[in-house]
Amino acid sequence: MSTATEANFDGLVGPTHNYSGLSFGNVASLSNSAQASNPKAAAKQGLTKMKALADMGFVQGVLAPHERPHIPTLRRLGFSGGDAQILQQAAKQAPKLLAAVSSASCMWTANAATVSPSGDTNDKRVHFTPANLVNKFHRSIEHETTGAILRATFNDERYFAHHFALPSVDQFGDEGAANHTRFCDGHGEQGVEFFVYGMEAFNTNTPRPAVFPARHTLEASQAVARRHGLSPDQVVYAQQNPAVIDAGVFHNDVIAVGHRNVHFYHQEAFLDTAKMRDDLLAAWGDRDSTLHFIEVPSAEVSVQDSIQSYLFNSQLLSRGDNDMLLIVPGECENNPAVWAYLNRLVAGSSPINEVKVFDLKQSMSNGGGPACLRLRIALTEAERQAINPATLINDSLFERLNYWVDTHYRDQLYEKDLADPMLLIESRNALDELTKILRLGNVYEFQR
Ligand SMILES: NCCC[C@H](NC(=O)CCC(=O)O)C(=O)O
Repeated sequence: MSTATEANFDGLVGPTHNYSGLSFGNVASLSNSAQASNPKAAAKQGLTKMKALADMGFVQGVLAPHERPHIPTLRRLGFSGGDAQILQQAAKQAPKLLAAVSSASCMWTANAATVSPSGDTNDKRVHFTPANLVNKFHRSIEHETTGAILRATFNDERYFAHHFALPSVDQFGDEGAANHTRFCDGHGEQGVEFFVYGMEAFNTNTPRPAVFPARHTLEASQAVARRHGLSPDQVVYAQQNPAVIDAGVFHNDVIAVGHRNVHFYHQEAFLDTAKMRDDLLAAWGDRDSTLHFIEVPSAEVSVQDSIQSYLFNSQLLSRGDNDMLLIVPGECENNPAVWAYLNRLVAGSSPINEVKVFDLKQSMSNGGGPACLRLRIALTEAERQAINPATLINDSLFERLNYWVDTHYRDQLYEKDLADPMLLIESRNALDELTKILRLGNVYEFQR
């Protein structure tokens, strides 16, 4: 029980990483549209973060990218002929569609799924529900392959239960773990699962954002909690403040992060902050440790600075009881208000004692920070032993993957390059080799 850990599974950035401005409501995605991207640098920035966590002793895994451009989706939408012909027709008739089926967005594995650890579920297995990501077309095509990769990574039915995504309609809009946090004493013990939603779908008399979409509904979270077999008194729901969604907080993990007994969030993150705290404290009850609320006041860090710096899209990691480390993106260091706040935070009496900065600029330019890039999975020792070991980062896998990136990736990509049939061939060759490195089997359509 006490040897349970929290593993982080990061998405490996795929060879088609580019800036297409696909995410209405995500400020970085819209403002960097049409810039050149660097897929090679993007993949290496991600690998460097993974390696650093593995070196610090954390369990660090990797989730493979998806096949892009996704030819099966283009065929479904009426394009026909050989692959090169399909790419050419799509580029001419529907360039935004081609960009959408070429996005490397599966790198943000915080959106891959919602995971409930065995300490919380009634059958004592770890449950996974891939997120349907229905609000954005380019992301709505991820969940099938995500499910296949999760099954190939956590491939022992005695320990792991895999569900299909929720129905792909707005009413069940599900963005996965970006809107889900688990509070607990020890990772193997019963925890409190905290689901944050943007709106209620079926009760239209409730508050909702006016400018940008609420991607995630209460009804989706309730369905996930039911399927995972969670105890209702250990589940808390909270609504995001619609005003911050309208300011660009498209996922709650842009304005709050939780880990073990710490909830670190912005004053304006929730519609009803007092209720959020009361509900969490009620579910927390009488545990060994205290549940800490670290509320960042608007007077110290504005919502705008939070969005620009991604202060809350950080990774909170435990080094021991009441001793945590915060992994933040370089943008935090460059924002004076945020950097001053972080310096006060680590000098103060909260469990957060150190800040480490990582350069994740390639992903940040599409609105993805350190926390977006990882999916957390709390595991008992027996469950950890049951994971596909070829997906866990160590010195040799790190070197192998860096070499693999050097071999297959370009260092510059514009939207117009997505129509290049060579890019498709390069990507498929890369992914085919990757499934062998990570021992995933044939998870892609082009392999079947
Ligand atoms: N958790 C972070 C997710 C970021 C992601 N961005 C994107 O898909 C941008 C892709 C582009 O614009 O090329 C999104 O908005 O879902």
